[in-house]
Amino acid sequence: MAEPHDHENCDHDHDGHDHDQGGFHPDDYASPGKQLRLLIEDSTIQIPGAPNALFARLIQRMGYDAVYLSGAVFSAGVFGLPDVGLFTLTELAQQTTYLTRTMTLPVIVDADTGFGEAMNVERTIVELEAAGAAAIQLEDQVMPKRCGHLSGKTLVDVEAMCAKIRAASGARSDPDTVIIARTDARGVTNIDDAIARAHKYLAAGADWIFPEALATPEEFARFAKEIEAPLMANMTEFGKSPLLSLDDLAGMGYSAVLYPVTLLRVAMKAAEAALAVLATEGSQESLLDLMQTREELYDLLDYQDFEERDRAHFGGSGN
Ligand SMILES: C[C@](O)(C(=O)O)[C@H](CC(=O)O)C(=O)O
Repeated sequence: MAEPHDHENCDHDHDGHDHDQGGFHPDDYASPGKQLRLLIEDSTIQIPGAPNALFARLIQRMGYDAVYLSGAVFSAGVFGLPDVGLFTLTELAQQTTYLTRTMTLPVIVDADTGFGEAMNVERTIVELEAAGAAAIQLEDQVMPKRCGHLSGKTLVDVEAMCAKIRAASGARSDPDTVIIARTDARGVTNIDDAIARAHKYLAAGADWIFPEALATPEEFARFAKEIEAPLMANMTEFGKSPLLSLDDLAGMGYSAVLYPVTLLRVAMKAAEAALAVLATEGSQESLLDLMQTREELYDLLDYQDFEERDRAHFGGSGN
């Protein structure tokens, strides 16, 4: 992870180019997928899940390299629903657009089981790529899917998942859009099956592999040793996997590390505590130091930019 971005030095235009670098050069353009592929060439990247566009802006401001659109966080945070595959492709594409319009980091989109069979997956890729996704993740569970860290999951046949992956890689309009195949096999059959499936998913055209719910550090190490492809580790809390450090996972050879629900969990606990204080104290005074200030919020939103544009070009008077 880079240092938190200095706001003054982070003045990107719509294409993610720095204004102070002499304008747009066609050769500079890297698609979202290409940006993501380049990032993991340099180092192992940390990818927090963004509950909404404002969090995505904060993730960028704090110097992270990419954002995760988590199905669990989207289900819970936007709809108040469990992560069992209840939102639609249209809703997910809309959320992807909210994230990709508000900041320039590549977004990895959790498309769960792909919204149907292989034919449906083609449409899923078209819609999510059009919404600006850098990577699209598909998993090998049957519907209704479960959180990867719960028991009671069921896998689809390897061939059915391979067909989805072939459909996904064929449906991309940008060959750099990253197709991530997640296997839930470790929690259903065993680690050998997870490794065997990963080999088949790569042969079917997956670019990265996401081994879900590995149970020990040794399993993480073994998976990385046996699979020669970029790997994404899921460091979700309170699940079946140990919480390994970035250094440990980088040392094993993982390319990306997900923290899908971390920000939602922290924000929810903070909200719960704040609601209790408000009720018992009858005032929010004692919470002020814990709050993002008005100034900080406006800074994150580039509020002043909007006012300046309004004043300069649209006849607004500002405040
Ligand atoms: C990665 C995941 O699919 C997600 O939706 O973010 C979840 C995260 C979680 O529920 O902790 C998962 O199944 O691991």
